[in-house]
Amino acid sequence: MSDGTGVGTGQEPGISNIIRSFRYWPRVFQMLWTISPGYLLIMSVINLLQGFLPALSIQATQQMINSISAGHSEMVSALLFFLAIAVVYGLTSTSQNYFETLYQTKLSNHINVAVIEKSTTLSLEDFENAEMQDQLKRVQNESGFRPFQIAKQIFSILSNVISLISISVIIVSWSWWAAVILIIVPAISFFTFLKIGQQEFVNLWSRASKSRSAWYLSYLISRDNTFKEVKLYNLGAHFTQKYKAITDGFFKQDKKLAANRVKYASLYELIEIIASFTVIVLAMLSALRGALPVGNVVAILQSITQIQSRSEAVVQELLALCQNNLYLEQLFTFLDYEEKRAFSITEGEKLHAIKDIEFRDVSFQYSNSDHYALHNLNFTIRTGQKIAIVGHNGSGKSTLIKLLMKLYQQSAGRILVNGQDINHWNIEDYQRRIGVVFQDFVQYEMSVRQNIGYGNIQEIENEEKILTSAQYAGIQPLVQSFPRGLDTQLGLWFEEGHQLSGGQWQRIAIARAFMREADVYILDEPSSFLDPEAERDVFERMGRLIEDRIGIFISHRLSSVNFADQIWVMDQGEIIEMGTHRELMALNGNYARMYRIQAESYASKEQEEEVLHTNMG
Ligand SMILES: Nc1ncnc2c1ncn2[C@@H]1O[C@H](COP(=O)(O)OP(=O)(O)OP(=O)(O)O)[C@@H](O)[C@H]1O
Repeated sequence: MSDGTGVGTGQEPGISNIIRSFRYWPRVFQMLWTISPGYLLIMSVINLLQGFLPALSIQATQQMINSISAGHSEMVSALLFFLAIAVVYGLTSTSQNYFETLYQTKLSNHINVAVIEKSTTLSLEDFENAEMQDQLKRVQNESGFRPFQIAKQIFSILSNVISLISISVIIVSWSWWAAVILIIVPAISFFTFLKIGQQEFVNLWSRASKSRSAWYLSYLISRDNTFKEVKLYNLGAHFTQKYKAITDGFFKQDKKLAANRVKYASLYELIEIIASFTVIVLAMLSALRGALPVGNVVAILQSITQIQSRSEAVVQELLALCQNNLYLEQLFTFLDYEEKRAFSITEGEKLHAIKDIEFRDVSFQYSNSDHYALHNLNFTIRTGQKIAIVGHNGSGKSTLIKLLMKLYQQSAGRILVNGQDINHWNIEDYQRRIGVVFQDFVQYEMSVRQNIGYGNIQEIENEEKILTSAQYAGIQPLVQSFPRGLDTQLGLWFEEGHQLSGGQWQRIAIARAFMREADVYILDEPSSFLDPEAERDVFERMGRLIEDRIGIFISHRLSSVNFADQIWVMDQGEIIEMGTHRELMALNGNYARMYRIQAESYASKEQEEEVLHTNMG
């Protein structure tokens, strides 16, 4: 994730990053301009205008006071001048609010869409990477609104600098060194606060991982699928305590920085008071000597206050600008991130059908793991074959499927599709020709139509196809019993939601897979949700429906898969046995042993039930 800046690499960013981060400005301005050139121009004009208003207002006050002794007509024109400035000020601030609110919404929507778009193009490998998760969290939480803040700060700095220059003219016309004193103190404080600001950024930056943990803890406490266990095991207090420990840690860091900030701020405040007080005393002495009219004295006093507050504002805005720049760096590093894919998914020859898939000496190691999840796999699957994969937990069944779907790139060996290297084909085409029901399939808190139609988004309005897919998955009667048919909302998160059982959700996911005109259908371990009979029904139904395609079934229940043309037994990333149920039983190896254990457990269960039945009878 690195571009050599330190952001996104696990190193902390330094002052040099702040300077380097200004290189993103052309991109920021380009982004700001494309969002709405009109609004941007209007906001520039308003801010420029506002920059001149304080000096004009001081001038007007000076004229008003001096006109008291000058006569009636001077007084009227001074009053009119003062009124005009007040009106312009009122108009510019209300229109500034209006345009800024609209522009901010447009800009943050634009950035959110860009981040979502980027996230959806990441490879599974990248997405599962903890560093990438942190990066995404930082971008989502911290970066999206920064470009607007930068624009606002630049405008504000411009406007304040114009005010400072124009007000300084009033002071300089009386005494140039008084103006120098007033401006130099805040300028010096800038560098101290820059250092503190950078420290604050580093704190926030290094928090991503912990704040992700905090988010996860609050997720565990607040989601319906996790809440049951939290209640049952009485984990609420434990999670709350962990959450509190993280946030208390953040608070301690914040407190330390805030104390540091206050220490320096008080020191600079004191120096500033002394400087401005000296200038005020000198102005009063001039007035006493009769060198300054009263109106001018009032103008100078007002100018001192204005210079103080404006120069402080400029310093604060500059500091915030530097900090925001660092977040920009994260945003653009994320948006520019190039996947670690060793292959392109959009190039390659168009694939019209998958006829066979061959693995030649394929091995695979997860990037965050020190051992191989798959070792030297060799097999060919052809159209019409039904393959069942069985094996203990962690033996590599799901990893094999992910590789077969080209969600990961194998570490060694070759995968061939229709006799050609898989990378020869357009991977999007290839993936489109696979229908899969993952072990942890998604339960979309949306309508039945969306839940099934998402298997083939182009056909989402094709009710006939959706109902046929539902029929294939064995849930058409259920769907038709819903009051609003396909438009019934599923789940509990939204209004009028209809909650399904685990097995019903699974059949919905199977229907989703059937929405595709696929050549390969994969069903990854439905046993968690389906009873043995239902699982066998699902497998056999699917087996019949996809007669002339490839079917891959993963299960822990050996009784469900004995219909398959071939059963593969996996162990520690290898396929250790291959054959039909009969062949494997005759082999009397691992499969036969596992099968007997499971059959015995079913038989003893049956006996127990019989005894229970007789006793109760
Ligand atoms: N994203 C991942 N990152 C690192 N290691 C992983 C990842 N996913 C799986 N593994 C590891 O790879 C090995 C194979 O896991 P896999 O999920 O393929 O097993 P499985 O046979 O499908 O298991 P189960 O029957 O429990 O679903 C395991 O050692 C597992 O810890």
